[in-house]
Order: sequence, then C-alpha cells, then structure tokens
Amino acid sequence: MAKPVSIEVWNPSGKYRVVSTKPMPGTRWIRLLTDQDCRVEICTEKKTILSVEDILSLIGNRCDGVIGQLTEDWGEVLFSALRRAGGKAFSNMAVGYNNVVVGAANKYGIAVGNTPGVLTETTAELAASLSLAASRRIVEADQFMRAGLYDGWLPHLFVGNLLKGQTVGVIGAGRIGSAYARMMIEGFKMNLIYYDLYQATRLEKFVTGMSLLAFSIYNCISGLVSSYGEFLKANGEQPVTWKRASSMEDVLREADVISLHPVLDKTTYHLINKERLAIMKKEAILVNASRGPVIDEAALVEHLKQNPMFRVGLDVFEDEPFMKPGLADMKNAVVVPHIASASKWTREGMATLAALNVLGKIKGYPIWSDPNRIESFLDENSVPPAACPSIVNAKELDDCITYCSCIPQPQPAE
Ligand SMILES: NC(=O)c1ccc[n+]([C@@H]2O[C@H](COP(=O)([O-])OP(=O)(O)OC[C@H]3O[C@@H](n4cnc5c(N)ncnc54)[C@H](O)[C@@H]3O)[C@@H](O)[C@H]2O)c1
Ligand SMILES: O=C(O)[C@H](O)CO
Repeated sequence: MAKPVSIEVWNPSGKYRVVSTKPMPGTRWIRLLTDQDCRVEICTEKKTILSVEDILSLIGNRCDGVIGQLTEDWGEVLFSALRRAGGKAFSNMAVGYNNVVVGAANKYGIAVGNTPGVLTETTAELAASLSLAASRRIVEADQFMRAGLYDGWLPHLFVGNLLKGQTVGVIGAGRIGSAYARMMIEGFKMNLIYYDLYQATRLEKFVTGMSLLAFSIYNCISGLVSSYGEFLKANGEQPVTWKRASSMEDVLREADVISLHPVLDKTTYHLINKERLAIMKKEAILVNASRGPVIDEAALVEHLKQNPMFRVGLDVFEDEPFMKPGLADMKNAVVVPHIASASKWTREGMATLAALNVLGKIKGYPIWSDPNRIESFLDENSVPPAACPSIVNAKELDDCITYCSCIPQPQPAE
C-alpha cells in the first residue's frame, strides 16, 4: 500500500482528475485546466525527487492525466497504473523525455507530451552564459574577489580566451543548438562548425541569409564589396565562416568552444569520452546544457586535472543531483544546477504546454502539426487552440494531427 502524499486541490468538483507531481510556475496552466472541468491536484510534498511509489499514490484509482517532471521514472509501472486508473495522457514539463520509456506508454495507449520551443532561447542563452563564464574565468575571479585576494591590477590576472574570430562547435544542431550557434556567430563573430545527423538547413540559411542581407545593405550603400566576408573585412574584421562537419571528431579537433545539444539516447550516451576529450584543443571550452550522461563525467574530471587550461561549463550532470568525485574541486569547471530553462516566461510556458498536452488528450483534441511553432498556445490574452501542442508518440498511437490553426476553440465548462 503506497504512502499518501500531500496535495493541494483546485476545482474539487471538476469532472476530470489531473495530477501534477510538482507545483509549477504561474497560474495560467491551472486556470486552463479548471476552465475545462478538470479537478487539479498538485503534489506539495517537500522532497525534491518523487519515487515511483509516491507517484503511484498520486495516481490512485482514478486519474485522467498526469503532468510530471524529468526527475521521475516513467516506465512500465507508472504507465500501467495510469491506464488502470483510466488515464489517457502524461506530459513531462520538459522538452527532453529520456526519463520516459515511450514503448511502455505505447503499450498502455498513454500519450506522452513534452514542451519544445518555449525553452529554446532561454536554454541557448544559458549555454552562451556558460561559454562566456568559462572562457573569461568569471566564477574563479568572483571567488577571488570575495576572498579579499585582489590587491591590484596585474598583466596576468585571470587571463582567459577571446571568443571573437574563434570557432564555435555545436554538436546537435536542433532547436537549441541552432539558437546557440546564432547567438555565438552574431554576438561574437565566431566561425561555426557543427555536427548533427541531419542538415541544419534553417541554421545554414540564417548564416547565409544574414551574410546576404548584410552584403546587400552594404552593397547598396557603398557599391564596394562582393561578399559578406569582404563586408566584414572592409570593416576591419575577420570574415565569418561555417561548415557542417562529416564527423563529430572534426568538430572536436577544430573548435575552440564546443557546446553539446543533442537528445540523450543510446547514440549520445558518453558521446564525449576519454578518447574524444584527448583530441580536443588543450585550451578548448566545453559546454553541456543537454543531459549529463552525454559526457563521461569521470573521464572529464581526469581531463580537467591533466589540462588546467581546458575549461568546462556544465548545467547537467551524469548522476544528478550529484557530481562525480573531484569535479567540485576543479577551478576550470563552472557548474550550475540544471537551470538552463529557468526564466519566468519559459517556465510558465512549459507548465502551460504540459497542461495543454494532458487537457487535449482528455478532450480528444488533435495533435498540433508543428511542435516548433507553439506561440499560439502561449499568448496569455487569447484562448489556446483546441489541440495538444506536442505529443511524442502521436504516430504510434495513431493520433489525428491537425494541419490547420483555424480549428474550433474550446468552450468553457458549463
Ligand atoms: N539543461 C536544460 O535545462 C535543458 C533545457 C532544454 C533542453 N535540454 C536538452 O536539450 C535537448 C535538445 O533539445 P532541442 O529542443 O534542441 O531538441 P531537438 O530535437 O530540436 O535537437 C536535438 C538535435 O540532436 C540531434 N542528434 C540526435 N542524435 C544525435 C547524435 N548521435 N549526434 C549528433 N546529433 C544528434 C538531432 O538530430 C537534433 O537535431 C533535449 O532533448 C534536452 O535533453 C536541456
Ligand atoms: O529537457 C528540458 O526541458 C530541461 O532539461 C528542463 O528545462
């Protein structure tokens, strides 16, 4: 018998029972559910990571849908329990869903939602912040100041790396990887090399498009230049270049700053290991805001010890919430606790998308056709479309996909 967990209830007489395993930012997500006849139960247990038993207790005997977190183990046990309770949907409040065994959800006919798009720029900004913090040794310097060690300007004090004109490498150039690449190219005039299983057409177009736009504007004004490279040169700057690498090793060898943005799956587990660290430049910067196990963290600690000029910026860790022994002592590592998507707007938007995934399945709405264009769900001043923003197993469940945004709007509950 599972131990009861504490909850807070909204709209107790609601027809559909929706459980959220954590309080989530904002109140719009609660309103969207209660307006559609849902009773919302929010787990208020103090402990950070809920066990499978805790969640079983939350699901109980009758539950229409659950909004959960990336720290939870969603597999056979929970999906079978949710099915028995009459549930239709689970949504992670996250874009990554490596904590979910999608095959088990398919087996029990449960839809699995995630929250793409709303966190793209916020996560890319954190990766950019880590790139800067690591390259300019900001955390080390801050600690030095607070320790009262600063006794005057020195030519060698906290010398780091200049980004301008260096090469940024992106591994996994999807939504976040591409947004990060654009920030580093535009912000610091870095050259780009990327590796992905697929061509990042939008990113390539952006770089080329930017070049052409700048080129045409400059050309109109001066009539002097024939390429973006020349445009930059004419301004006394190095031209920006980009290329798609045919192997990940090419990125590791060539780039000065490398940021990891792939999904975590069998192909990306320990993508960065001892051998691959060894081929990186001795003074390279490595950033990870994807998932911890993409890096063999024990090998990374050894590499940091052997190569004091090699620096990392980490938002995620192999055994969260823990760090591998030795990492916390490394001055050449900047570490933050999985906060890449932590801006108010983004977290409230993630809660909204997760709630709408669950609500949409309960109401029998179709699936939104393009999870990269979810803005219409986030506009606080309008009723969101009657669709599930992003269901990762829609195909497996034979769900109906909507290709039109002009679909009927949901009506308030009577
Ligand atoms: N730290 C955080 O708080 C945080 C926030 C958001 C997302 N994330 C992580 O970032 C990941 C990416 O999010 P996204 O929205 O950009 O997803 P996305 O699907 O748009 O991009 C992932 C990219 O990884 C590529 N990829 C897959 N396998 C690969 C491989 N073996 N080698 C190279 N590339 C490979 C894919 O082709 C895709 O382009 C999420 O799955 C999540 O785990 C972390
Ligand atoms: O996958 C995700 O969405 C993050 O890790 C949390 O924002």
